[in-house]
Amino acid sequence: MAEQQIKVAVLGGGSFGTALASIAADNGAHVRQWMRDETLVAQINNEHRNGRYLPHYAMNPAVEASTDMQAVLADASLVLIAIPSKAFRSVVQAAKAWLRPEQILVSTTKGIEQDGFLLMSQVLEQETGFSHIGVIAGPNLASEIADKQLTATVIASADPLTRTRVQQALGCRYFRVYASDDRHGVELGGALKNIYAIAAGMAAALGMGENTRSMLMTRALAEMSRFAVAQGANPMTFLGLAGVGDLIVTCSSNLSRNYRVGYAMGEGRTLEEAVDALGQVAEGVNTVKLVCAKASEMGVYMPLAEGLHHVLFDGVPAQEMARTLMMGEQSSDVEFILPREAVQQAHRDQAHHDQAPPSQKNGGSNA
Ligand SMILES: NC(=O)C1=CN([C@@H]2O[C@H](COP(=O)(O)OP(=O)(O)OC[C@H]3O[C@@H](n4cnc5c(N)ncnc54)[C@H](OP(=O)(O)O)[C@@H]3O)[C@@H](O)[C@H]2O)C=CC1
Ligand SMILES: O=C(CO)COP(=O)(O)O
Repeated sequence: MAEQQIKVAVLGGGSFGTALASIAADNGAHVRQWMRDETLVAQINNEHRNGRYLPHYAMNPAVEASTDMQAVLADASLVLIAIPSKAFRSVVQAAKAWLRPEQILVSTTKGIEQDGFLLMSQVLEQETGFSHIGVIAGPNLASEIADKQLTATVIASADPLTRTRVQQALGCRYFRVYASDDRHGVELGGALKNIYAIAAGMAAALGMGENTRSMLMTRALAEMSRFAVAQGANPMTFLGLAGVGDLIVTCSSNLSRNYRVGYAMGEGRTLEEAVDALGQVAEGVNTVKLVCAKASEMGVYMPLAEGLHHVLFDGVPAQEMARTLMMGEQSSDVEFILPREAVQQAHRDQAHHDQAPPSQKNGGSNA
């Protein structure tokens, strides 16, 4: 017996929503995509192209675009929401009247909501109270997916049905979907890496080398996992695609919008000029503000995020910030092995020993 065709609704007409809609259609799903721009809807339906966000991408012609949210959601069993974090809740609120508890709701958005420091799946939970909720995150540059470059992502949900359905709907010869049940960790990974992508773009524009980029990415991973663990996530998630995977791609590629904002600033543009020139969302700009505030409230040490915050919002030159960071207190490499406090304590003990009069020094191991 032929398998029933899965019905997928995508909310959002940007680059990622468009790439995901087309993947699902390539994979045999019946796909409707909602966006608010009528001209774009007409272009997608007539030319099978999203001229604003992915102009060179030949979309699967089976994707039906519409500005009618009710029609898009009516009989969908899987709803993918690809709306920037600033507008996410309002779009979910608009959709609510047509959402049903048996539907699977998946956020693809890598951002944080200011009020309450909520991730998008938490917004979905709050707004709907439904149980089939998940997130997609991973190294997924939309324009590379559009080129059908081999790509992998993670579907994270505590709900096995959500994980399985998304793997069935999106997994295909160029898009591989791995599963995780650490929804919070995966979602935090996607949001946090945007901060470091801005810093990496800046470093590249300032002519910093591969050693520097490697240091930045590795220390970023330490910082991200430290923060995520304090938030209840599993640190092992950061070894996966939504952690180190997404960090590598966005800290290395000019296709990342966050990286491009950092690069433009490294070339001397202001934050405002860099964001205006982009014309799309760079979630990291807002995320760094929210994360620094949260880290300070929770007492989590995040020198890179704080350094970037000073550069973006306090006018501190990036090179001066890099110098300050390099001269900060020496620390532990992998703090899940050697705790940072142990390194600090050893420094304090040594300083104490060095200052003691010669008669009190044992002359042995500390010499
Ligand atoms: N692009 C990528 O490579 C990837 C992106 N993501 C994440 O996906 C999320 C969405 O990004 P992406 O598709 O790239 O974003 P884009 O900036 O490409 O597009 C944003 C889309 O959201 C719509 N939108 C914005 N505000 C509203 C609103 N108030 N009401 C209705 N629609 C609105 C825009 O509509 P309009 O054109 O009318 O303004 C547009 O369709 C981001 O959080 C990003 O982090 C994740 C992985 C990869
Ligand atoms: O998250 C992304 C790739 O995984 C996209 O990054 P940008 O939002 O920086 O373009």
